Amino acid sequence: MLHPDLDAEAMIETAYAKVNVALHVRARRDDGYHALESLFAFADHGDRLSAVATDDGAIDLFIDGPFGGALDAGPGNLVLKAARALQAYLGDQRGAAIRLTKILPVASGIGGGSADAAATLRLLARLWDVRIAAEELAGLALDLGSDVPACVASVTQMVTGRGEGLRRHPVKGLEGTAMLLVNPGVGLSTAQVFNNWDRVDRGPLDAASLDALVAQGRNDLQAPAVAAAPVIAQVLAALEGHEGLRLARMSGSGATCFALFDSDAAMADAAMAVQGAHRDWWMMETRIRTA
Ligand SMILES: C[C@@](CO)(OP(=O)(O)O)[C@H](O)COP(=O)(O)OP(=O)(O)OC[C@H]1O[C@@H](n2ccc(N)nc2=O)[C@H](O)[C@@H]1O
Ligand SMILES: Nc1ncnc2c1ncn2[C@@H]1O[C@H](COP(=O)(O)OP(=O)(O)O)[C@@H](O)[C@H]1O
Repeated sequence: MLHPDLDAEAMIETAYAKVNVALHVRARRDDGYHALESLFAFADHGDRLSAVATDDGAIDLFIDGPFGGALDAGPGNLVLKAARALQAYLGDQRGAAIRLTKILPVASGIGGGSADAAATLRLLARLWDVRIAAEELAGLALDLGSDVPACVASVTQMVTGRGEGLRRHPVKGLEGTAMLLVNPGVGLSTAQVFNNWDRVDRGPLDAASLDALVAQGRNDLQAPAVAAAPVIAQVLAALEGHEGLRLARMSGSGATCFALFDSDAAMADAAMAVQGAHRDWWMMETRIRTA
């Protein structure tokens, strides 16, 4: 049952989908995490979060939306974890009733959970009217997941380390670009895909231009993800060859792939063709977010 007040005067945030335009895995670290170099960009669309403040100190979460059924609202949900982390940091008992409308597929390489966690931090900071220093917020975010710090600002960034090294990095010709997201409906475990990386360092990422990202950029997790879910190769093949296609690549640890196009019309044509041939694949027509 939805909180009765939730739609009336709720504050709203979008949890923007993330794509790794390129993702170079450079080393396995002693702590088990991997040292990355990745250009993160964000879609203009994502999950929707809304919240109203309550005065009983409780955090209540209601989930709906097309992928809502794939998630439960228990303590493992990243929205609840983010809300409780912020409550603990503030050391007081402000409460909230939060509604998550899950639009993005779960465990799919586009950071749905990470984006939800970051959007929850932004939303509750606004709702509770608190200011948090950038470094403090980054620390809270990293405790929630490696991708969460980048999702806090949700702008194009060079991300290094496990996900804690962030540098705003606009790329000429990238922001505003038409982008199609395609997911074939298989969920992949991020930890397992990293574990199956062959530990070969294929070199640094040159993110100086879109041309370099297209020509020399890679996703080093693509091969281990395809090995676990061969349908990803079919997604990439289905995206190739369309007029106006600039780049087709897998995002994160998969299985979602993204395709960048020269124009909205080229994207729409490709989307129609791919959806026509694969009616059960999830797709989203969007564009790269400009901050
Ligand atoms: C691969 C990436 C690329 O952006 O994205 P997704 O596929 O999740 O979208 C991220 O590095 C995922 O970040 P995130 O999903 O937040 O991962 P976490 O919860 O921190 O970690 C999940 C598991 O992934 C592995 N992991 C994660 C990040 C990293 N730099 N090295 C790792 O080895 C670890 O095994 C860890 O236990
Ligand atoms: N609000 C949430 N949305 C999505 N996944 C969540 C959420 N809370 C917890 N999770 C869990 O986090 C894991 C990774 O989710 P997600 O961030 O969507 O993955 P990815 O970054 O690979 O797309 C999933 O196994 C999922 O069960």
